[in-house]
Amino acid sequence: HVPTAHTPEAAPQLPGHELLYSGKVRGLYAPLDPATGQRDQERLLLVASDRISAYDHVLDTPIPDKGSVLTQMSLWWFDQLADLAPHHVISTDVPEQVAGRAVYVRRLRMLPVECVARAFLTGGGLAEYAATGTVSGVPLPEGLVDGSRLPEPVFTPSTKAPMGEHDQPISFAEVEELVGPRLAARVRDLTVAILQRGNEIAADRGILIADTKVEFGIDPAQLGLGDGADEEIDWASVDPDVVDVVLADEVLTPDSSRFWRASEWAPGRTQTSYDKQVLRDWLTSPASGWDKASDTPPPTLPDDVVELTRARYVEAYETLTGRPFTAGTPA
Ligand SMILES: CCOC(=O)Cn1cc(-c2ncnc(N)c2C#N)cn1
Repeated sequence: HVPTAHTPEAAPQLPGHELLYSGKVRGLYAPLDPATGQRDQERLLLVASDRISAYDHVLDTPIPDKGSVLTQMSLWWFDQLADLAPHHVISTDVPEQVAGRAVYVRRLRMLPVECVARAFLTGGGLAEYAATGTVSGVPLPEGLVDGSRLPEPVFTPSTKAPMGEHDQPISFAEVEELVGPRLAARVRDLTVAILQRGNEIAADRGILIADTKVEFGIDPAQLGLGDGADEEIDWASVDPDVVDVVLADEVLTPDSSRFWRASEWAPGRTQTSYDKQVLRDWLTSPASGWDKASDTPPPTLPDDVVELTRARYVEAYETLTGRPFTAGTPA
């Protein structure tokens, strides 16, 4: 199997589609009506590239099949979580250039909140805890260390920073100001429940999900908006018991979450990343000749690092889902 690497500049041109947003490793497109050339107002195409980021850099070496593995994993999670929340996926019948690594999704109005939950304390949450004894305003027990399991998952939301900037942590009170108390409570409860469920399932497969970021949206029609409308939404007026709060974006992937091997978990030190440790170790080893403190881009990856990293993504998918990974074809 000679994997082909999809190395778009994060987002390739796609016939019949217009690129709307290009993230570090993904792109969001609007399908164009072949007759009129107008954008389809009800669907979007969410495309995952084979690119990988590390230390805030997007590497110039793609990981073959990464986009496909993460897309398939997200689709699997949407099914596992269907009793907790409806999702935005319409179809995996996508253009052959992006087969297996793209999905048509319902076009929603997205809530302006990055919904993060943490089941284990590390990274930015640990830093905040070390300074304040709390995370996102939530008091935590004393004596927690890097990698400590939290008594229960904590909602630690962020703002949606402009492209390329870091999301800023915000308190629950600020989420209430952004989207009103009812939607704030609903997305908090859903985000925590999703991570809780994710860890229940992953634990049986020897995987710990330390934290995750999800995004929610609402169907414009349920907001009384036309499809094309993009006027300001008064989120506080939305009743989550009346509308559907839809789980969108990607869910519980190694790009949106921290995956750790349960067998390697040891609170008190940095945990090894299930998917990115091989990459990180090489980048920070003399072999790479790279200094992550310099603002120079990381070097091209050697073939063995690429293949080992690809194998980690495939292993994570097959371990979690119990299904063999088949490149390029939707599960
Ligand atoms: C470049 C990649 O960035 C993103 O996918 C983040 N994002 C998602 C949307 C979105 N917007 C309307 N409807 C949706 N179903 C979605 C989704 N998913 C916008 N940005």
